[in-house]
Amino acid sequence: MQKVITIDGPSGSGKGTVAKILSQKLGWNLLDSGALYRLVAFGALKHGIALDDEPALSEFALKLDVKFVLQEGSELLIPVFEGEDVAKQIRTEECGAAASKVAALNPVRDALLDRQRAFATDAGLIADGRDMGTVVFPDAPVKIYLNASAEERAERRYNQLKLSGESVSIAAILNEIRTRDERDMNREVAPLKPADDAIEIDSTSLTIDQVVARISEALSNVGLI
Ligand SMILES: Nc1ncnc2c1ncn2[C@@H]1O[C@H](COP(=O)(O)OP(=O)(O)O)[C@@H](O)[C@H]1O
Ligand SMILES: Nc1ccn([C@H]2C[C@H](O)[C@@H](COP(=O)(O)OP(=O)(O)O)O2)c(=O)n1
Repeated sequence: MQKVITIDGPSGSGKGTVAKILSQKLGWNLLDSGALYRLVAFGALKHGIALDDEPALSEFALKLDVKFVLQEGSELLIPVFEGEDVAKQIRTEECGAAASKVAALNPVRDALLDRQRAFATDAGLIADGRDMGTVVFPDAPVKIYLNASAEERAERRYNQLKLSGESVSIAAILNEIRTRDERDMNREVAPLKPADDAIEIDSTSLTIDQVVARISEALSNVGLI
């Protein structure tokens, strides 16, 4: 059986957080596919490539110069893009919105496909994104679709951005989340939706530990742990 768990869902549902915990707990690889789309957007803004220039963006995505390196003293993977640690810069709401735009372009998605699949090794993989279970790893034995109300997700994101020193209003974040949901769910290629065989978890009133416990139970049910 392929040792792959996919976790898809909208912004702020908790995918990244639980994916990180599970990867540390199980010792499996972690794929933060959203970071790849954020890096394409970040690089496009840096190099003056228009966010709708399909040929230039897909060529850029194919050659994306990024390494994920383990931060000293912690178990965090840091994206080193064109030689620079950009972990913080790609996390802004501006970069998330730009990522959602470039992610709607099929040639960009195609260009990132092999790079994402290469994360699946014998070591096992937790893959976090929007189309992990539907497109990138359709044979994964455990697929999770993690959701939460837009209001709860906005509040989580607000607290997260406040901690990292970004000054934003909760109303602006809710608006941004709704716009991004709409774009990610209604695009023609690889729209955000649960895979037919996904287990849906609504985390609105669950703690992080409760979500991790539910996913662990699903892994144990199929004999993966
Ligand atoms: N079940 C939960 N309850 C409360 N806060 C949560 C929960 N899951 C995640 N969070 C918090 O919400 C924020 C967004 O989570 P994150 O994992 O980045 O979401 P995503 O990767 O789906 O965008 C983080 O600050 C995280 O600590
Ligand atoms: N597998 C993926 C991952 C992300 N994307 C796009 C759509 C998202 O709005 C952006 C940013 O994704 P990311 O997971 O980093 O965003 P959040 O942390 O959930 O806010 O990238 C995608 O289309 N497919």
